[in-house]
Amino acid sequence: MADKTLSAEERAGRAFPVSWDQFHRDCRALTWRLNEIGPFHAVVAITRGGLVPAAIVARELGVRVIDTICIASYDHTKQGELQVLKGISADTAQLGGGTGKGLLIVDDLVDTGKTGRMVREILPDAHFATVYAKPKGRPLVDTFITEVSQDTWIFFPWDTALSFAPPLRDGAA
Ligand SMILES: O=P(O)(O)OC[C@H]1O[C@H](OP(=O)(O)OP(=O)(O)O)[C@H](O)[C@@H]1O
Ligand code: HPA
Ligand SMILES: [Mg+2]
Repeated sequence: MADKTLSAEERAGRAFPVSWDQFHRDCRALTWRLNEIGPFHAVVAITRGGLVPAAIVARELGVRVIDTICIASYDHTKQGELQVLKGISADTAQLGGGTGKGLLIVDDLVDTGKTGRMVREILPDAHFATVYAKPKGRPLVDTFITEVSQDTWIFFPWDTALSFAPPLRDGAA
């Protein structure tokens, strides 16, 4: 019987730690793809995870209008009800003609796709890009760089710190 007290991360047992260098490289790779699709009037970051890739992508694409959609759902590794804390501004909405056409939505990843689905409902004609995608969320994304399995937890550099790792073999320290 499944132990419901275990977090998604503990159940998964698979960790995919991403360094700042790796994340920067992956964001640049994402931009190479997006550059073929744009130009975009504005970048919309899904906070908070989308803020870092949005800054890198906007810098590479030369886009200076950056807005946010503030959505919260995960309390560490447990997903709760989605809450839109803030929508895009009236100026950005106007740039996207009300449906998001010509806007680029950026997030760090799609997992179950719940967040992406909600954003797509708000801006159906926007282009949705993420750096990483898990299989359940993948159909919601227009452009992404790396697919990771559903049972993997991605650890982003802003959520982690360097620490001692004990040797694999007992007593080898
Ligand atoms: O596809 P889903 O299952 O909806 O999960 C993906 C979303 O979850 C994380 O955000 P979170 O809600 O944890 O907030 P944060 O970006 O502020 O960390 C991540 O940054 C995505 O936005
Ligand atoms: O794998 C993940 N890593 C970090 N945050 C997340 N939010 C949903 N899935 C993930
Ligand atoms: Mg997020």
